[in-house]
Amino acid sequence: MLQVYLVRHGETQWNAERRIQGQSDSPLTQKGEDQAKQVGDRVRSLGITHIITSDLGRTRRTAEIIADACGCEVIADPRLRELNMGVLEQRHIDTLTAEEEMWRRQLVNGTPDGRIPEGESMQELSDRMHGALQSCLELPPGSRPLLVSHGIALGCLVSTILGLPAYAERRLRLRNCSISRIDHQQSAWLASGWVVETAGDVSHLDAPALDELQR
Ligand SMILES: O=C(O)[C@@H](CO)OP(=O)(O)O
Repeated sequence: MLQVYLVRHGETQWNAERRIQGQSDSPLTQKGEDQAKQVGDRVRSLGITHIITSDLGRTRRTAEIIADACGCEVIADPRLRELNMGVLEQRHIDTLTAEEEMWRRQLVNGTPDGRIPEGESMQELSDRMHGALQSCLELPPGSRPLLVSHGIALGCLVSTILGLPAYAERRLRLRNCSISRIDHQQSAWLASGWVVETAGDVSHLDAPALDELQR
């Protein structure tokens, strides 16, 4: 059985300011750096063999801090990036116009091929996230990878493994530096293939960032 750990990056400046990041970037806050260290403390004894991260700055920084604790190299995979949110990136979520909010809602409501102008559809996000996950099956036997990615991207991955539509990610709270685990297995009892062991665990964080008002 292959166990894959999934970690959302630490809190960033724009997360705290409620600004849309997507494939734009902002640095980790001090709290975000502390959260990443707490992930490192939690996973250092789990035998992680590979840390594979989205190539955006906030995930790379989180991955480096975790890698220090685990003694692994960091491998970048752009397929683990956040959903491309096109022209709405860098905007404050509370200041969208009615038309902009409608673009955002097309994603939230699962409109087929819904996307923000110049952005990506949930299907495109799902396809590349599953591509990155399938690559883990090609690692040497006994590997235990940890993937560092983003809120919508990881929510989409977990939702679709469960057989839900990609936009069901909106019903899954994956806080900064939460840990999820998925396993690839052959089983007569559970479905064969990917199964979800746990999602959104924050028990290792002394002060989880961003409450339900923010995410
Ligand atoms: O892009 C963003 O603003 C958020 C959305 O959840 O993603 P993340 O902070 O996980 O990169």
